[in-house]
Amino acid sequence: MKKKIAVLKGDGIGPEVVDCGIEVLNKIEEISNVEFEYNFAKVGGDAIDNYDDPFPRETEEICKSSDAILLGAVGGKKWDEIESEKRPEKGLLRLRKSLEVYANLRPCKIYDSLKDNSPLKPEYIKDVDIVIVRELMGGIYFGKRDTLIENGIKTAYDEERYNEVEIERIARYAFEMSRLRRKKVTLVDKANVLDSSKLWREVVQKVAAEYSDVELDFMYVDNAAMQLVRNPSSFDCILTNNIFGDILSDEASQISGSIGLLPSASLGEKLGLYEPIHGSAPDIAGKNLANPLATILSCAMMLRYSFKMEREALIIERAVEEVLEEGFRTFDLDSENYLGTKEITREVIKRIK
Ligand SMILES: NC(=O)C1=CN([C@@H]2O[C@H](COP(=O)(O)OP(=O)(O)OC[C@H]3O[C@@H](n4cnc5c(N)ncnc54)[C@H](O)[C@@H]3O)[C@@H](O)[C@H]2O)C=CC1
Ligand SMILES: CC(C)CC(=O)C(=O)O
Ligand SMILES: [Mg+2]
Repeated sequence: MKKKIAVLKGDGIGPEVVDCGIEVLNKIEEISNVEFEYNFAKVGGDAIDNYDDPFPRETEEICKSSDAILLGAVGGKKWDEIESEKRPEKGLLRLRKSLEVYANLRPCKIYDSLKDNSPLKPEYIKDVDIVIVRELMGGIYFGKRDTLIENGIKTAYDEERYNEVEIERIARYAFEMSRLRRKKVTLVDKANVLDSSKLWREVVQKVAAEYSDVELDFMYVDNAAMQLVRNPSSFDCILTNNIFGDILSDEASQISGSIGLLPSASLGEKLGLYEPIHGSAPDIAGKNLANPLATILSCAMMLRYSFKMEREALIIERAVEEVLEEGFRTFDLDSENYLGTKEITREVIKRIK
């Protein structure tokens, strides 16, 4: 079986962590009946430097002729002054839109071996196993925006807009996902003030009627931000919009111990895009300090969702768990006693059999 993977390393720590992901996939080739063909393409600042465009047509074509896409991260100070529409991050948004990946799954669990480091109350982190189901193709990141002068005052706005179709398809995704888990969906919104959130509640309630076996509850996002650190075990599937999912997933990463541990899969009806939830971390780029486990776990999600290789996905996830159980740490988890990006990847690979 041959699988084509488009590889978009991006900026900052993107290339370092993606290289680790590829090494792990190479190891999977050795223990499995699969062959990966990597097709490299540029995105973000890297693409701006080469094509004057953060998401060039060539990259789009390479992605669309592949079976799955692996991405690092984009952005960095070098490109911060570029006008809004041409920034690296807009390249990533265009990529997601072009691939029509509307469902961004961001699982967050707490590893037994990292519980001792947690600042959270021990009784509340016994069984943290959450998946954030974030809408990825709509909302404020894609809404109408403008910067203008109003009565001599500079003004800017970004519009949060959703329609029923967009909400219904992500809601279905969350309910289906919850059936594979603990059958609980929490819709996180701000329906006490936002009309867009009110529409989310209306549509999600309609969809819920078809899933009577799944418990549905509602929570305002400010409360959800608090409950995530107060009592994270109370969540199963968090269903939410683009911006709330973005913010809450970074917050949730601290339950696990580091943003360097959280993977993601972005799915739709066609191709899957796999990337760690973190950004390009310019502060640690090029120093062999980045935690590659989020990217490695994203590769496991690729095997699970795009290639239906559940056994191999579990092997990678188990290898990561073992590395942590055996006390190996990256700089973000223990700044005194740590392995580098490449070295911890070697430890993971040793345990893939
Ligand atoms: N998906 C993407 O490509 C994203 C891109 N960005 C972009 O990345 C750049 C930096 O943004 P920040 O807000 O600083 O977010 P960030 O996620 O890059 O970094 C936040 C903090 O977490 C640390 N961190 C992130 N990933 C890590 C890893 N794998 N191992 C260890 N530590 C890690 C960083 O060192 C930093 O202290 C910006 O240009 C931003 O726009 C931000 C978020 C997502
Ligand atoms: C361009 C941003 C929306 C990327 C980001 O922060 C994310 O998807 O987590
Ligand atoms: Mg984010």
